[in-house]
Formats: sequence, structure tokens, C-alpha cells
Amino acid sequence: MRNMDYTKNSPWTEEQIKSSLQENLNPHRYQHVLGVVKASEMLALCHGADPEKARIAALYHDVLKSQKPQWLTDYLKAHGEVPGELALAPSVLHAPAGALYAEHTGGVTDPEILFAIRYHTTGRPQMGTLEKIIYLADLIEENRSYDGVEVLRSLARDDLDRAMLAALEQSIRYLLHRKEHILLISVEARNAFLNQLKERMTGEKSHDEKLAEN
Ligand SMILES: Nc1ncnc2c1ncn2[C@@H]1O[C@H](COP(=O)(O)OP(=O)(O)O)[C@@H](O)[C@H]1O
Repeated sequence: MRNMDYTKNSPWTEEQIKSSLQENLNPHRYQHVLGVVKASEMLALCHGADPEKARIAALYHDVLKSQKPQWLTDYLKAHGEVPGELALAPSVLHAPAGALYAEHTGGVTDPEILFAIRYHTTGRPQMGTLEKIIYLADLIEENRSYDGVEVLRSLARDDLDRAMLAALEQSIRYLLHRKEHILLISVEARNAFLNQLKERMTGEKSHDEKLAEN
């Protein structure tokens, strides 16, 4: 891959990131990235997040998508990371590797952006707003078309947590159907969103009950 000089602290302009993406991704994947940029900016504006951070995370999220599993594994190891369970789900490797690339080659230092890139495929418990935005933007961007995408689009605009629960459950169902390994972190994320939403509903109910009492 060209442009990989591992120079630290040399932030790229958006145009530099885009030209690196065009060199390294096929046109279809590049269009997907532009779709994620647009969707993540829209979600950031809906949910009070920083649209500029969303753009940067979205631009980088699939930067290493074309690299082979062995290359990605070596890249993670070269940066001191053990792939661990990810070895059983090689299509996820580009996410943590992409975060390392954004940091070490692109010079990105913002932890919210780096976490959003790292967890855009699996999710995780305790996700921050930018992480949820990139995870969902990846699934709802304008080039995606699958049964249920419109429902997820409107859910993502209305309520990030409910959309995350629906998206994680959709992803887990897809992996079950394909008899693929399901990384534990996604199951933990799904349970965390489920429990959080149950608590929220209980809280909302008792608030309503209190109002009714007065
Ligand atoms: N929890 C998980 N465990 C194992 N594999 C997963 C998990 N979540 C996602 N994947 C796999 O990672 C693949 C890549 O996801 P993603 O980065 O969103 O790619 P794409 O943009 O091509 O849909 C998914 O198609 C799925 O096979």
C-alpha cells in the first residue's frame, strides 16, 4: 500500500485521505465510504455530535478494507496487538487495523474518532455517541439496500440506542444464518443496549406514574 510511511503526528487533509482511499479501495467501496461520510454527518447533526469528527472517522473506517487477513494480522502484531478471538472473524480485522492506521499514518489523535473506527464493525458495550453514529452510518448509508434498511434509517435518526439494538440483533441474526463465528463483544454490546433500554423504559414509566399520581 502506498503512502504508508508510518510517520507519527502528520495529520492528513481530507483531500489526502480521499486520494489514499481512491488508490487503495475499489470504486464501489470508495462510494460506500462517501455514503458513510454523508450519513454520519447527518446523524451527528441529528444527535448533537461533532460533524467534523464524524467525517474523519467515516473517511477512515474502511481504509484497510482491501487488505488480506494475513496482512492485517501482521499489521496488528507490528503495533503490539494480539488478534485473539478476531482470528476467528477475519472480516473484522480491518476495523482495529484501520484505527491504528488512522493514528500512526494519518496522525489522528482524537480517542473518540479512533474508537469509532475500531468498533465500527462489532460495536461494544458502553459505546460513545460517535461510535454509535459510525456503526449505524455504515449500515444505513444511501448505497445500502436490504430489507429493513428504511426502518433502521428512521430509527437511527430518532434514537441511536434503539437503532443500535436493532442493528446488533440484525447482525447477529445474519451471522447465525451464515453459520459464522459471532464475536463475544457484539453479543455483550447487544445485551448492554437491551438492558439500558429496559432501564430507560422502567424510568420513563415510573416518571409517568409519578405524574399521574400528582
Ligand atoms: N460480531 C461479529 N462476529 C463475527 N463477525 C462479524 C461480527 N460483526 C460483523 N462481522 C462480520 O464482519 C463483516 C464486515 O462488516 P463491515 O465492516 O460492516 O463490512 P461491510 O461494510 O462490508 O458490511 C460482516 O459482514 C460480518 O461477516
